[in-house]
Amino acid sequence: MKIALPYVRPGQVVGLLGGSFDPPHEGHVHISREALKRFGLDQLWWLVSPGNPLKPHGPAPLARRMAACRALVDHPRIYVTDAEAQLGTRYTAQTLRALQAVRPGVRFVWLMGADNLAQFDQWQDWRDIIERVPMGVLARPGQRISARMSKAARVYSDVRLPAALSHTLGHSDPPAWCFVNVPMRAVSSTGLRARGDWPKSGRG
Ligand SMILES: Nc1ncnc2c1ncn2[C@@H]1O[C@H](COP(=O)(O)OP(=O)(O)OP(=O)(O)O)[C@@H](O)[C@H]1O
Ligand SMILES: O=C(O)c1ccc[n+]([C@@H]2O[C@H](COP(=O)([O-])O)[C@@H](O)[C@H]2O)c1
Repeated sequence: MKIALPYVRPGQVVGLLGGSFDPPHEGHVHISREALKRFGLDQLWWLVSPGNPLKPHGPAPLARRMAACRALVDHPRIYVTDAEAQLGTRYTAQTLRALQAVRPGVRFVWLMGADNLAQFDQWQDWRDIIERVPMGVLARPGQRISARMSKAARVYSDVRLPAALSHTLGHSDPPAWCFVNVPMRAVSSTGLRARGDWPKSGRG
């Protein structure tokens, strides 16, 4: 399959930050910069989702969210991609399988905020995800305890990498995951939508 992705060499470590980005905000930029530093990533890709399978309402049109992401990101190693729309995948497990097939040898790392770890066991094939790629989890206000107590954290407690070794995550064999306590930003897309900073007109 021929799809347009950022250029990356086999052996390089690419962090994947999947999200609705409806709209993108400073919190996304902040955790991306932290993830690059803390997890020793070569690149970080924002995977702008066609739509979170667990959310009942569709987000704004993909083209609009992609444009907003591109306008916000200004970093030489952070790329914005609509890979899931190109691959025809929506569930993360499918996306990871497809990316590994089209970019063999690239070391992908799945990234997420602590709120997503808390409900990670509801994702499709969640065990396949954690067995397939290392996972980096970043602190989010109000979510640290629920993430640490989550089913995924408990079931995979023995393969949790200490934060002091976070920079080795990308070269760790899965299953492996690491929680880092980065400085936190309370911003969310929900908050921005509620403030009217991302008008509903044009939502899909
Ligand atoms: N302020 C933040 N701190 C830590 N992680 C964050 C923050 N904002 C977003 N994330 C993480 O970034 C990823 C993409 O987030 P998403 O696009 O859903 O934004 P959001 O602000 O969580 O949106 P919403 O409020 O609509 O749920 C998720 O893994 C989420 O946990
Ligand atoms: O695969 C799943 O079952 C699944 C369930 C919920 C969320 N996700 C992914 O998690 C990422 C964050 O989603 P969101 O909407 O919270 O930004 C995004 O890439 C979604 O596709 C994936």
